Order: sequence, then structure tokens, then C-alpha cells
Amino acid sequence: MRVVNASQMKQIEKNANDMGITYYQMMENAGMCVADFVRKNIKDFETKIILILTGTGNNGGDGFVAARIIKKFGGNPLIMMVDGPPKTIDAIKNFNKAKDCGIEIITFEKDKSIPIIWGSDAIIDAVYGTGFHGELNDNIKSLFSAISDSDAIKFAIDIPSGVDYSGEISDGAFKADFTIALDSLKNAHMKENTFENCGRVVCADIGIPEECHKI
Ligand SMILES: NC(=O)C1=CN([C@@H]2O[C@H](COP(=O)(O)OP(=O)(O)OC[C@H]3O[C@@H](n4cnc5c(N)ncnc54)[C@H](O)[C@@H]3O)[C@@H](O)[C@H]2O)[C@@H](O)CC1
Ligand SMILES: [K+]
Repeated sequence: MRVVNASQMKQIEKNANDMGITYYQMMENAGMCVADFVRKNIKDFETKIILILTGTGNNGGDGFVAARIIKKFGGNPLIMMVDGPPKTIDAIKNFNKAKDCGIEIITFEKDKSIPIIWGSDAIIDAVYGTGFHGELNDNIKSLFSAISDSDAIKFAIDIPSGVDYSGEISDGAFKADFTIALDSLKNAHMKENTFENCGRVVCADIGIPEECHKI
């Protein structure tokens, strides 16, 4: 199994982009892999409410794609933006596509949003990925704390939010049952102390050709 650090992953993605597999296409592939994994790991998928938590970066972009494809598969996605609207070009494009296909998109509001957590059968964490560093803010910590107490099955895209690339865990980090690592495992997935946050880690092929990994 391939394990990479932050700068190696950036280089791999750049190599793919230079070969014509655009960052936008990689995001589409990532969202597809997540939607497919979620569909296969939820019993009676079509009857379940799947809450997708999105952040402002490309991890959130993966979440917007996953929501759209979950809907295409016949599922019931609901998007909650927990850190404001998307800021990167590709995430904005996918936010618009999710909106255009009729998915409800709401904004996290402390206290008001907690009943939505209790009503969700599955939760996908697309708040922060490899771009996270530092500490989680108190609102997000309280959200993740409520999620930890819920019975929903929990998925994290790439890295659980609040765990940084190297495996440093900030207070209140997301605790997933499954983490869908994109393309390669990162150092964080290999650390014993992140097990409680990552749960079972699977690695998704997001269409990056083998030769792009020669760095
Ligand atoms: N670059 C690429 O080619 C691809 C990236 N992908 C996804 O993109 C992710 C990385 O995306 P980004 O680099 O946009 O980063 P993220 O989406 O992980 O997060 C970046 C955002 O989080 C904010 N942030 C970081 N630490 C914070 C803190 N402590 N408190 C509050 N806000 C904080 C940053 O200011 C920034 O707005 C990957 O994990 C993966 O999920 C995939 O779409 C596949 C392709
Ligand atoms: K995440």
C-alpha cells in the first residue's frame, strides 16, 4: 500500500493534471468513489437520510459531488455547510451542480442543527481534508460531539476533519467508522493514535495513472 506525505500528494495530483486528468475530474472521481462506497455500506440505501457536512475547500467539493451522485443512485442526500460557502473554483462549480439538481443545502447553526443530526442515518464528513492544520473551532467541536453520540454510520472523505496530514489530532476531531482515503494513504492513516478517528480505512482509485506516482 502506497503512503505519501503532503508534498508528494500535491506532486502526484499535479502530474495527473499535467497529463490531462484535471483537478476537477479528480474531484468528480473522488465524489463518485465516496458515493459508491456509501451506497454499498448502507443497508436499504434508498430509504436512508444521508447528511453531507461540507467545508470551504476541495474536501467540501468532494462532498458536493458525492451528494449529487448519491441522489443519482436514488438516495436522499442533505448538505450542511458547516464553515460557510465553498471558496475554491472546483468546489463552487460542484456546489452549483448540487443545488441545480435539487439537493437541499442548509447552513449549520449551533443548537438548531442538532435535531438534523439525530434524524440522519449516515453522515459524510467533507469538512476538512489535507488542507487542515491547527485546531477546530468551538462550533464544529460541538457539532462533532453531537455526531459522536448519534447512531448514524459515519464516513470521512480522505482524512477525518481535525486530524492533520501528519497524524496530529486536534481536540474534538471527527470520529469515523470508515475513512475513504483518496488515491494514496497519508501518514495520518498509518498512525496508531488516529485509529479511533479513521475507523476502517479504504483507499479509493480516483483515476490517477500509475506513472504519476513516480516522484
Ligand atoms: N488537489 C486535488 O487535486 C484534489 C483534492 N481533493 C480533495 O481536496 C482536499 C484538499 O483540499 P484543500 O487543499 O482545498 O483543503 P481542505 O478542503 O482540506 O481545507 C481547506 C480549507 O480549510 C481551512 N482550514 C484549515 N485549517 C483550518 C482550521 N483549523 N480551522 C478552520 N479552517 C481551517 C482553510 O483555510 C481552507 O479554507 C483533499 O483532502 C481531497 O479531499 C480531491 O478533490 C481530489 C483532487
Ligand atoms: K474530511
